[in-house]
Amino acid sequence: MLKGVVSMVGGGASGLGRATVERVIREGGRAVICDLPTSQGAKVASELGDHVLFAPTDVTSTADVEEALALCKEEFGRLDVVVNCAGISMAAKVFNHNKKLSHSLDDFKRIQTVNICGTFNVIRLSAALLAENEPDADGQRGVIVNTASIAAFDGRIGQAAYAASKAAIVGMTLPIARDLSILGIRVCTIAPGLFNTPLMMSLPEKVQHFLGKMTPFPGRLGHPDEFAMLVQTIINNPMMNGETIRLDGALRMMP
Ligand SMILES: CC(=O)CC(=O)SCCNC(=O)CCNC(=O)[C@H](O)C(C)(C)COP(=O)(O)OP(=O)(O)OC[C@H]1O[C@@H](n2cnc3c(N)ncnc32)[C@H](O)[C@@H]1OP(=O)(O)O
Ligand SMILES: NC(=O)C1=CN([C@@H]2O[C@H](COP(=O)(O)OP(=O)(O)OC[C@H]3O[C@@H](n4cnc5c(N)ncnc54)[C@H](O)[C@@H]3O)[C@@H](O)[C@H]2O)C=CC1
Repeated sequence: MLKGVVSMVGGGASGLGRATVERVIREGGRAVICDLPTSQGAKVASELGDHVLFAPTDVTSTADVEEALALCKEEFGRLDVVVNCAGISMAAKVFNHNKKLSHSLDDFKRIQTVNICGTFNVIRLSAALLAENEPDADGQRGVIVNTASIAAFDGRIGQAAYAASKAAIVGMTLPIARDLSILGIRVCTIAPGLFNTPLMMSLPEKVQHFLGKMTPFPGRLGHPDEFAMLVQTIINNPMMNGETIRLDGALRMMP
């Protein structure tokens, strides 16, 4: 159960973030969706009812994230859980010999900015609001869950930018957990394998087909709610802290 839990979900308008919002609501909690103004956030919030609010947010913007936190405090009174799902992907070779084309530096920077800086920005600003909570019997004040990818460990050809961004999220998990431990705020990261979301559907069909068959068991793409189930477990289990957990059906991606 997540009864009474107030959450803020970056990227909550789509895919894994949306599934997380839906689960939080089903389990008795409330959620603020922080997603781009151009996203489906407003529609999703109105579909899910009074316990969900949409804060149009670019997670890389300090002002936007501060506004989202202010909305959360004003409407729901506090914040207990932050889930960072906002992220973007791209694929390009470092140097494509056929096309005589080097990887765009702007694209590389764009991926790092959204995936790394966006995640860090939400963590650094939301920690202040989590820290305002009265500690529970264990001394806990809040939980932060980030989203990396198995590409952090076995990035494929064309994934230098994306894999680097996700490895950074894995890398910051332990030091941030240590940093915030004095406040009783736990930090974990989920490294998903292949999940059936709009992001995955944006890959070329050939790649999707190939990837779908690669997962040893179960031999299918993950359902977004299976990601949300792990978010719930992390929230509920006080010993889970400072760790990155693969959620991938034993998949190790090939080159
Ligand atoms: C979202 C998550 O978090 C989960 C994930 O990570 S899911 C993983 C998603 N990404 C991928 O699987 C791989 C992404 N990479 C690619 O799509 C491609 O490599 C690319 C678009 C970056 C480059 O492809 P391209 O532009 O066709 O490169 P090009 O140099 O013309 O390719 C020539 C040859 O290289 C080889 N090649 C290219 N990409 C390959 C790959 N990923 N694996 C194996 N061989 C590859 C092929 O032999 C290709 O020949 P074909 O014409 O027969 O396909
Ligand atoms: N679907 C998959 O198989 C996997 C996904 N992931 C990661 O999971 C996370 C969620 O991915 P999906 O749900 O699949 O993607 P998605 O594309 O369905 O959802 C991502 C959401 O993030 C939002 N977003 C993007 N940039 C933003 C920004 N600057 N500010 C605020 N919101 C922003 C988008 O508008 C979108 O609603 C991403 O970080 C992705 O890298 C990791 C491994 C596998």
